[in-house]
Amino acid sequence: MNVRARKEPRQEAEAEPRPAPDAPAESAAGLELRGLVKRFGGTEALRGIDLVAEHGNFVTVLGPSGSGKTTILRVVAGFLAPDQGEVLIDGRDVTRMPPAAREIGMVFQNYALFPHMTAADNIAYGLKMRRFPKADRDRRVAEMLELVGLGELGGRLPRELSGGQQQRVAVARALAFRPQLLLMDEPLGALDRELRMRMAVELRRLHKEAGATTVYVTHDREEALTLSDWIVIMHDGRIDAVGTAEELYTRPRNAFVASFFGGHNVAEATLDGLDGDRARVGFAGCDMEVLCGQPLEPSAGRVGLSIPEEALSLTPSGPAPARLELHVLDDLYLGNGVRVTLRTGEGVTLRATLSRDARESIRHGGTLTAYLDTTQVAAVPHER
Ligand SMILES: Nc1ncnc2c1ncn2[C@@H]1O[C@H](COP(=O)(O)OP(=O)(O)OP(=O)(O)O)[C@@H](O)[C@H]1O
Repeated sequence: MNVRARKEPRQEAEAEPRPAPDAPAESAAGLELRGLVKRFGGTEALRGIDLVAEHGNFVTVLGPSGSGKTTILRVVAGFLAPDQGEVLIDGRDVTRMPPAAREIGMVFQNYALFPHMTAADNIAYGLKMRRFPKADRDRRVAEMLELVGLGELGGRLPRELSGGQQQRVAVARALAFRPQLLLMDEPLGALDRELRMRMAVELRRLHKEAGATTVYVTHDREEALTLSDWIVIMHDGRIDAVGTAEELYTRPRNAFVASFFGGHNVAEATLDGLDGDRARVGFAGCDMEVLCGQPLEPSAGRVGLSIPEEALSLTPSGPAPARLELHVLDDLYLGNGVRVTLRTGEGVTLRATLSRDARESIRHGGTLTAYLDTTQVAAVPHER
């Protein structure tokens, strides 16, 4: 599959153009992967990865365990040689270069700080290796400590810092020599949820200030939503989809993206006709018109419907709500809403989160009239 992340990043990033004194020629992408294949014995970890990320973009690679996310980063970093394909950084073919020559900043979950060195010495390490004069080094370290909000703590050892502070030192260390490309592999994985979200917001700010093309691996959807200009969805060694968070959520191109990324229901429906990028479908005794997640085969007969949980409600919403009679299989009161499992007359199961006043109308084992906001539904290829 040929995937290009070439469109403009989201508005927020556009509003604050990044200073990029040593930005490459306009034409060179920050990172380009061409036909990457990597096998481990009989396992094909990467099955042909094509990706173009513009200079300065923040690209998140999201996918289930074993889908090939870390392998991509290790190939880009130079720790693994691909069996086929090329890696280009700012237009430079680095496929056969050793890791150190690629000038990449890295923050990996297990890429720990040097325990016997202070935060400042950890940050200075890469600068020393690159023979920066001491005065420059000191200035750069002070700038980096400031940037990550640890101005006063440069003299502490890693064990005297909290997990979040250590992670910030790791990011400062990776950014200190001003790499054009920054790779991060689950850098927040070891932190608790609240700190992870705070750090994600901070990483986004740091990225804007530093301006390096960034590839960020995670399996956490919320992290991806907070951080990314672009999200790449990996599935079984392939790129399944590339898009902004909003595109992938509102218009998933297939059932995997709908359920893995969106957390949506995916139900089978009949395809009655196509009109441009819209499909007429029959579902649960209703005819409705919905958006297509990708061009569909007119002769397909059946399609999958991506139905976000919030598209179902007890009162009609949207310009063309569909009225569904559903059986209540179970319900779970969550405080601010009720999570229900419902079933259509044809036996299709749907999950929905209804407002808390829905409690009145829910009778376990009974039926319920719900309305589907069809503008939130997308048709995807049917998968058996
Ligand atoms: N050194 C290796 N030797 C053999 N198989 C490997 C090796 N490294 C990775 N694999 C296999 O390649 C596939 C992709 O692994 P990879 O680590 O890239 O997945 P991932 O998406 O990063 O998963 P996770 O989220 O669990 O870290 C998996 O099937 C894995 O078992």
